[in-house]
Amino acid sequence: MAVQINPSILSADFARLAEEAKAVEGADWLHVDVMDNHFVPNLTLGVPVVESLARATDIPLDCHLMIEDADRWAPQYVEAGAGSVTFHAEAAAAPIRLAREIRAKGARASMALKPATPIEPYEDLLPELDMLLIMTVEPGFGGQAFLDLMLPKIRRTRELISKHGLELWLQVDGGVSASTIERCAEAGADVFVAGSAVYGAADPAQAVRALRTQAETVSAAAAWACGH
Ligand SMILES: O=C(CO)[C@H](O)[C@H](O)COP(=O)(O)O
Ligand SMILES: [Fe+2]
Repeated sequence: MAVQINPSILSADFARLAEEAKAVEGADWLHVDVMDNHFVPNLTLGVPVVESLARATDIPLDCHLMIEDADRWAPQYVEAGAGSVTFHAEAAAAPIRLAREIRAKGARASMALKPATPIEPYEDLLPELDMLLIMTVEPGFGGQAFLDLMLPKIRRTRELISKHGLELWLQVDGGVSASTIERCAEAGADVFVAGSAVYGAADPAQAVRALRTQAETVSAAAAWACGH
């Protein structure tokens, strides 16, 4: 289980996005939070900005769509250049059809769950996905406190992934920092989004390296404990 660190540009300077992407060299993906002021009470950016950002950086884009009518919009983010597109389970009318469409267009398909949405109803859908995102804050804003009560859901999701022998990545997003990343890794997450913990640091690239070291140490210890 390789650890991946995805800085969220929600905490970056939106007038200098190309430079902000350069500031996190070494990151696995750039996490792009798309908000429509309907699914969440905040408004960020859309397809044209993703198109420009995809041209401006070599880091692949991990687009987290916090928007209504995901079925209509998500494929357009693949066309805009996103390498991974995450729609919310709560916002998709036909999640299986949508995941297949995202994959068919050439991106990784991912589905997100808000804190109060359980994983269990989606167990049979997991093989259709490349990544599952468990929100560890209520979506909408950066800089919120990590919800510890999401740790059992992360654990249960990791068990389901193992039970079905899937390659699915398990992402956590919201309040991930030096003081919470180890708990997430220990629970079974392998992809970590961090906004304020990276862009609020004096040296964002160093913050990415430090978070990676912390998560790798925990996941190596967990693998050793499991005997593989
Ligand atoms: O999806 C999000 C909010 O809805 C952001 O990706 C997330 O909040 C990152 O910011 P931080 O690490 O500061 O919590
Ligand atoms: Fe996000």
